[in-house]
Amino acid sequence: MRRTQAPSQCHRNKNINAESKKPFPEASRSTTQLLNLLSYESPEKLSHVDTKESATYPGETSIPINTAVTHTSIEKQYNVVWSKQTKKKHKTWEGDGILIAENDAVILKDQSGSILGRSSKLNIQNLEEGSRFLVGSKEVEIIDIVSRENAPPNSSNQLLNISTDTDEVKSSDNSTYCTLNPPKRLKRSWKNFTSTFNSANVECLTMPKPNHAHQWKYNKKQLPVTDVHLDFFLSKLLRPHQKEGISFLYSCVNGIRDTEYLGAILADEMGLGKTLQCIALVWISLKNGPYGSIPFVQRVLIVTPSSLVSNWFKEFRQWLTFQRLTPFIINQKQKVSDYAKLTATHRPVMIISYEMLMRYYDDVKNINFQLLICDEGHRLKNNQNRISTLLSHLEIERKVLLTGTPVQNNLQEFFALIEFVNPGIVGTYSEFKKYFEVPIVASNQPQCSEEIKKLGEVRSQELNHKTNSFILRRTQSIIDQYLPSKQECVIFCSPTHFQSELYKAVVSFWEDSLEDDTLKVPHLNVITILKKICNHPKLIKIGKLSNENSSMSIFEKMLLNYLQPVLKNVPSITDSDIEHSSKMMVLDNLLSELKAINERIVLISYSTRTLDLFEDLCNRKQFCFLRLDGNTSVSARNEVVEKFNSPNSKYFVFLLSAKAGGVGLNLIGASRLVLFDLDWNPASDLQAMSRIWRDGQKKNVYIYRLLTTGSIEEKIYQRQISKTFLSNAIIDIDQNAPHVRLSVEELKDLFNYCPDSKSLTHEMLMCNCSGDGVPDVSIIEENDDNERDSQLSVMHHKKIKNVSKISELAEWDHFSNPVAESVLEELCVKTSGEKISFIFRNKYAESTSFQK
Ligand SMILES: Nc1ncnc2c1ncn2[C@@H]1O[C@H](COP(=O)(O)OP(=O)(O)OP(=O)(O)O)[C@@H](O)[C@H]1O
Ligand SMILES: [Mg+2]
Repeated sequence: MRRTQAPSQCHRNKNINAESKKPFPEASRSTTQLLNLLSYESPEKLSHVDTKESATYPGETSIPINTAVTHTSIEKQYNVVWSKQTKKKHKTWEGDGILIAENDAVILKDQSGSILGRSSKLNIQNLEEGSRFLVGSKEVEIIDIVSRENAPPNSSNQLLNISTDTDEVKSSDNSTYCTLNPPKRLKRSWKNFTSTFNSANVECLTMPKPNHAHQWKYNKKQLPVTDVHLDFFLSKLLRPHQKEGISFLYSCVNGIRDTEYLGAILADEMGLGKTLQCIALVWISLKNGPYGSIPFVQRVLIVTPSSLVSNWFKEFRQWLTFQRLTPFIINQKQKVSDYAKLTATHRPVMIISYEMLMRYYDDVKNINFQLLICDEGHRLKNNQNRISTLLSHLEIERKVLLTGTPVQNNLQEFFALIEFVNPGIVGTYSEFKKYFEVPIVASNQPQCSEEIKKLGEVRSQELNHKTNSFILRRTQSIIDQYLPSKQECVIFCSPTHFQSELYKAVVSFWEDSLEDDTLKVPHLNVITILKKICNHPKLIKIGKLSNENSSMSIFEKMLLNYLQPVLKNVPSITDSDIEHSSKMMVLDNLLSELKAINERIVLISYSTRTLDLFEDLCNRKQFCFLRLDGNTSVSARNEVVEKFNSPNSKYFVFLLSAKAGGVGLNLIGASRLVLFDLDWNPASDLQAMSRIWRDGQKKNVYIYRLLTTGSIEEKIYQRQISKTFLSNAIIDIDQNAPHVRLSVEELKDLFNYCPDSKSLTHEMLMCNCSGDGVPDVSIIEENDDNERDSQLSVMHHKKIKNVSKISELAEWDHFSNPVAESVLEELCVKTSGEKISFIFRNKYAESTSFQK
């Protein structure tokens, strides 16, 4: 018995069929219109229609619905792409669809629910991602499986219980399963794709709607206001904070939060998936818009550090799959001029490194991009540098700046980031300085009056309020539930006798130079030499110094005089002499202990010469390793990362230059990480240390930070955690050239060497603990009272877990030499007990909901 379809439903589907033949954006518009119509019907009503009534489509004959079919009788559903069967070499997929497999039969449906084909000859057990086969006259490829729990509650009924096209039913008998010799991957235009599920699906993420002011400004043609949804295939994968982030970014770049300004800063802490949030924003922006479903964006420019270009490409592939969108990467082979020749329809997204952008700027500026995404955008904190200037001159209004470590203590840099995304939103710099910066900075001075303090707080809140509309920051705690446990420890390594002697000689050389006007010793050189001695004395090129030659600078010749007595006792130092460096010895032991338990490790240093030493060590110990530094080509970077992260990787060690790859990389192949030296800028260290405790990590994570006891390394570390230490120092970290301007007194403090201390940092806490692991509670309370958080709270962030002030370090477990065996064993440093003078340790317990 045949039934006729309900008129409203018939009308809806007529729209789809007529519209789907049209090129984009009409095709997409019709889909959204359909979505809107559907959204007026409650899910209950839809399922009622679906199960009890039949539907007829234009050109179809209605047949009775099998009312016995229920949601529970469906075995599996798959998201698929489909096209007509053809022998053409280059053909394109025609659209997204859904394949419903049930009792050895499959039904292929398009987005609207129209049946495109059936087959009863497939072995549904064999269906998997990438399977290619025929259903009726349509060629189909499986994109992914829709798990039952992810399937929208009404989707299966809705898709299943509608009428079928009798022709298609007949052709289903001709279906063939062609896994043996699959044809080449079909090309397709990304725009043909539409939502996998309709808006009646509760799981779809719906974007905020524009208000009247927005419509007045942006909807001049008075098109219908349409709902904008993020496709289910993506929204089902997102964490809740990512959904919130996408809505936020969408409303910023479309002027829904503020019609005047279209920029946003996503300042989520490291590892929260800023890349995925942007990919979703890109996808939604290219496909849809709030008026008549017409997108505001046709082309997107993504600028990223060179080490992350391939990572972005990989993430696009992972989250969208290339059937949907293949971004165009600029590299040695693919030029910007090549991209310019491609239509936005086929390649709407271009990914380029900051360096390449500077090189090919003229070509880039001629391309009409409507959305700019700058990854690791903190590098734009100086608006005078070339890259910031070039990027601000691109005529792209919609801008998203991503940074895990926004500038928190320098309001001028903060201004630069704001000015980049939303020029003028906080006035000119001189206005900003007068109104915000001066009072806020003044209120952070320890001895400021109550009045100044109050004014600073008010202005700080006002700035917060102003920036909240376009800056979003969430802390790592938000993804704790998806991560295993983490232990972070700072290990203080007692310097070797040779290190101590060299160190003292260099310091006295500097002290003597203060007395002698003819001797001008640049203190930066002294800092560099002392840091090298801490890593390994070999790094100061002792060989070169001791074989005096004419190419030596006056500085080196003078230094040699001071070092000579020490060097006399050590005739030569070879690469294998790790016993001259305490940190190297601890590292050596750590590697052996980890190898024994089969845990892999990332070793990070700011110095490539130190990476060379690690390499020598690995070679001697016959450890398989990979290395990523500034010399690794952009194209090879992803390859090394993937090789390391692959589940059966043979590589035990990953050597990483903090400068070349400290940001953005995911190195979840390792469960251990050593930061061997440190930077003046705590944010750089934080970036480097965040490479392994990220989504996808299944093992418990250990982060080790090695410091040479009593040395300049401790002083730098203290500066990182205490804003009062060296408070008057102005430290400009300008890319690779730090300029440290310090008074003589501050320099004396910096160079003051205390090798006999177990930990100067612990002494600084004035902690009464016996070093047995239990922190002294009284000091924690006292510190909390006395020490105001000197971070300028211009971001609305919650308490950061990483140590950003002394009182937080006081809360960590601390152990002084001799450290308990059990602790050493747990940290895999039991063979280094004697060399370790002190350990601070912090444990972040795994969430009870985390599943390995
Ligand atoms: N919803 C998710 N489900 C599973 N994995 C996810 C999800 N979101 C992100 N990830 C994964 O988490 C890892 C970290 O994401 P991503 O690199 O985007 O972080 P980030 O915020 O950019 O951090 P950083 O500031 O260090 O660059 C990536 O491997 C990414 O694929
Ligand atoms: Mg990132």
